Amino acid sequence: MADEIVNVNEFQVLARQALPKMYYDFYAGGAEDEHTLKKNVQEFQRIILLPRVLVDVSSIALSTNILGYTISAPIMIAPTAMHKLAHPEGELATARAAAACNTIMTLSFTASCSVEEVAASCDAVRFFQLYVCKRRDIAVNLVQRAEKSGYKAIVLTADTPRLGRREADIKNKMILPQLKNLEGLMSIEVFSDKGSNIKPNTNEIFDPSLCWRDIAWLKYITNLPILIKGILTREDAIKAMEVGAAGIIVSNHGARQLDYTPATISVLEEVVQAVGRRVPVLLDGGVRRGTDVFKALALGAQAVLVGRPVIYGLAAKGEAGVRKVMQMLKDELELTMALAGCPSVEDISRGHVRTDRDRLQSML
Ligand SMILES: Cc1cc2nc3c(=O)[nH]c(=O)nc-3n(C[C@H](O)[C@H](O)[C@H](O)COP(=O)(O)O)c2cc1C
Ligand SMILES: CCCCCCC(=O)C(=O)O
Repeated sequence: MADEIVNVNEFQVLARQALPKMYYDFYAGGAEDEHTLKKNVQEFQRIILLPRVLVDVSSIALSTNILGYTISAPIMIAPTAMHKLAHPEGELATARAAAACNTIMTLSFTASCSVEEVAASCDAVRFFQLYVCKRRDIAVNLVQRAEKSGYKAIVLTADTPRLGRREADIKNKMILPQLKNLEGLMSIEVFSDKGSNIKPNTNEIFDPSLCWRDIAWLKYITNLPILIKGILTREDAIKAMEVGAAGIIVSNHGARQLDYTPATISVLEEVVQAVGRRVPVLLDGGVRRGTDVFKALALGAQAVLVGRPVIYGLAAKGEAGVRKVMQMLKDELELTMALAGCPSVEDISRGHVRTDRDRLQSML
């Protein structure tokens, strides 16, 4: 590949070259047939842009506000596990890049650096992603530590009562190391000869009984706003608001949980309509281009989060790679806005995109 990296997808190629196959497959893979994994990207490509001309775009304002925090562009970092498998500096490098880009990083429960280490490494606005374990004291411990370390929100992942079936990890006998955030609280089994340890540990540790009424408990143990991640339907969006979620993340976990769920961009509008601007709706899954960010905003998302692109940047070039990934998406969004006639993110409207549903409706 030529020296100049010109888009986010090229980082995936570099990451594949840089990483042992087992780790690359862990990061890149999805569940079962990987149908949803492909759809997450393809459904963005089916949406057409409808630019407006003769708009003054001599200056473009990308910045936006999420739960009261101003960020430089509506592109945030999704929680993803184990960054030290991608780069020795792990989440510390990712967090520094988030700070340099003035965006929000969501630290994963299954990070390879602790909430405290990441908090000490940079002044980025940070959210903490929580899996609720059968041992509820672990959530109490982690949420309190996140609050004390200055994290600004809890992102509750709701789509993982069990682990999705990721066949590459099974074949590769992928082993996850100990979870840094659980040091002194609980250790995971690191089997070496019984196949991958991811599924047995997840199913042993995570609480499959977690349900809507537990949000009241979570709100009782923290003063931080709670965003619910993993919403794909209007019904669940309404329930999330009823239980007092401060925000919703439309997500299918990067297609790693239930295969044949819809591409996130294809259900975004349904969720946005159900929410009706009462709380912010964010989206992740398949965002690889500034045009994708634009499309998500046009369909009502307040911002997007990116998962794999960040890991690929980290694996290829450490902190600088993550910065470059975020900068490329930002630059592409800026150009898209200029060419579409949108001087600010508030100017991006439903009228700037045409979806399959619009095409069908126009034929009726
Ligand atoms: C390697 C990997 C690890 C992930 N780990 C977590 C996690 O620990 N917690 C979580 O809520 N989501 C996790 N996710 C899902 C992401 O937060 C996000 O929903 C997804 O990556 C978005 O799709 P994208 O990778 O196409 O951007 C993970 C995704 C990947 C690819
Ligand atoms: C007990 C370890 C579970 C790791 C799951 C991380 C994750 O959400 C993902 O890989 O996706």
